[in-house]
Amino acid sequence: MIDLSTLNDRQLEAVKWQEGPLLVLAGPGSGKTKVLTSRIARIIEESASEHFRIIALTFTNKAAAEMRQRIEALVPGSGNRALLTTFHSFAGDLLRQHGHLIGLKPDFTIITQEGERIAFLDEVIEKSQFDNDTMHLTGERLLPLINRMLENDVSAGSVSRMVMTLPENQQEPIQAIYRAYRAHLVASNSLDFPALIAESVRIFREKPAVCKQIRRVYKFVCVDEFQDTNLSQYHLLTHLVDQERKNLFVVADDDQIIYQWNGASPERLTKLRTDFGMGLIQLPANYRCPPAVIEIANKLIAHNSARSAEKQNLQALKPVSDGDAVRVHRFGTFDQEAAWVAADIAARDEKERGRCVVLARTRKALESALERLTAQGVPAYLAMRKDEFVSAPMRFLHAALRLANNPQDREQARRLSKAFYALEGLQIDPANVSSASEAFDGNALRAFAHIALSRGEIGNNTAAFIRDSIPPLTDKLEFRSFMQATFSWAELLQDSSYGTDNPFAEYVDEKLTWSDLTAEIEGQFGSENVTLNVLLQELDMRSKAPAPAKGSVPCFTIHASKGMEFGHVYLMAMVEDQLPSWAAVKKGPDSREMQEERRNCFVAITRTEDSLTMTYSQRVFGWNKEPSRFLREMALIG
Ligand SMILES: Nc1ncnc2c1ncn2[C@@H]1O[C@H](COP(=O)(O)OP(=O)(O)OP(=O)(O)O)[C@@H](O)[C@H]1O
Repeated sequence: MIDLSTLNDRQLEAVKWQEGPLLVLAGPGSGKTKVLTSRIARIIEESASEHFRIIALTFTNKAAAEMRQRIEALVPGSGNRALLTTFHSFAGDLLRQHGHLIGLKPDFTIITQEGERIAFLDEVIEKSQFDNDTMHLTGERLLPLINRMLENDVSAGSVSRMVMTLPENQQEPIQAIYRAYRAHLVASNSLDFPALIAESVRIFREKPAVCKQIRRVYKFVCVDEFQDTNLSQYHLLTHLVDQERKNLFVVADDDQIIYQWNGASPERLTKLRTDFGMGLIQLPANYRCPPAVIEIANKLIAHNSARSAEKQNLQALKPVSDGDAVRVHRFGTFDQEAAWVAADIAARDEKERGRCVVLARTRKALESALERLTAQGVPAYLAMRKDEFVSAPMRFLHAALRLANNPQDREQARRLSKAFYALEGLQIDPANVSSASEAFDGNALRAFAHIALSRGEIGNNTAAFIRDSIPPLTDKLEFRSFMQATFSWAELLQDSSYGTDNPFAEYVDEKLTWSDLTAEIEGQFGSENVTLNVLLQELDMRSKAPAPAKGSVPCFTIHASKGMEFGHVYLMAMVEDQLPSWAAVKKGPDSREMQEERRNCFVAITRTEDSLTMTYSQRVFGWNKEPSRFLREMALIG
């Protein structure tokens, strides 16, 4: 039996919720994720003889992996009863199975890089039939609008409100570009992140049998961090839920919406409640933060008008601790501020240093903090997404697998040749690979292997690797043994000495990241279900950034810190034009943008477990700045 004795009464009520729609509306640190995972574990345990499944959707792979771990710890071996996944991963899976209904093949590729998406859109614009000489429409200019249309579930056939606000002569061309962009993606068997969701919704909408089948499998639907959903994700969700049973369990906090720019909106929660007639449980008790932090968090967020009317204040459960739980420091310049923060962190003992985080609204502020921390000898890192591997062995491996999966992909043939040159010093022209592939049933990887071997200029180890490892990959898609063979080959090559252009730079970290990511993907799908398609598409959805060194101090934007907790929070650059942002200040004190900035501040300060330090300066990046209005709203300055 799972132990529910540590839950408070409200949490218990939510965990015991059986059928019908429920919204758990609660603030940070109130145990929302704990409630969600405990409820899923309880249902699985109590229905051991049944076969229905539960689906829980969230936004990041990290959050999905954490849910999986928590449920596995509560009900070991229950993996096949619950699908704990992200919206994007779920959409990927759906499209692999049913994409053929709209013309997609299961081995579609995912375009992850902004530059590639812009180039793709430029191609669409160029092929369009209208006169662009006067409008000067470019991929770069249009991509944000195309994103918004995809996020707002604008169907290709309808005319969007978003286009109606544009100059009249641009409305039809842009609508046509949107239609062509979606069609061109599908025709070239590729998708980008927003299109993954948009095309899934399209399948649900146009193919009710698919919708029915999915609803039959998943009797219970759950969502974590619902407040982040955009309209397309919301429509995906509504299609998943059986409209009679309405078994939808949602946890959310409208005070933590910080993705408005990505299509999230305070109104969506209101719509959810009316669309589904949700029951409501609030969890005001906060287990994470010191009472002094809860006091200022309540003061701050009370200035926002776009909140659920009945939202209860946070209540601190932690006892008042010794020492200052909240500190505010003012400096002359931002350089001095960064130096002080670095020195304050450096002065802590090693254990406490490992519990610190530096937060700021912008990367620029974090870069200064990182520089200072490094100068003080404190190991620190900036969190950033890495879309592709950069070391030559990993680039070779990734391109070879992609090419095996999609044997006529010229871009992968180009990448493979480039990585091979960096490793072996042999130049193979990708154009030759393409033309030679005709003799190999159009398979560019076989052609590549043939050219490399026939040139006779490669080392024995490389020749053996190509001869023994590429045929099983091209002929039988044996990608697991190919991965191991590539690592062994790379290790043999690594004995040579390199100059400044070391093709192995970052290899050790990247190999580790590769293993971690493949293990995570196998954990999510079950290793027997991980085909080459699944592996490649799931890799595309994940960051390839290395795991940080143990004990090093994270320097995070507020967005990157969401859902996390830290012993000591340092929130820097608390000045106007930073937090709140310049754009929000320009929009005015009651604007949606200003309310979002206030929520950013709210999210930042409520990451705190023990102490919160906020800093600001008179001069930031060469400009005189006023202290953040939020400091005043929290009654921390006069
Ligand atoms: N009943 C409880 N007893 C003791 N600790 C609890 C209880 N419920 C939650 N906690 C603790 O409170 C902290 C926050 O819980 P959790 O991560 O589930 O919060 P959350 O509401 O999802 O937070 P956020 O909105 O900030 O992501 C965790 O450290 C968790 O262990």
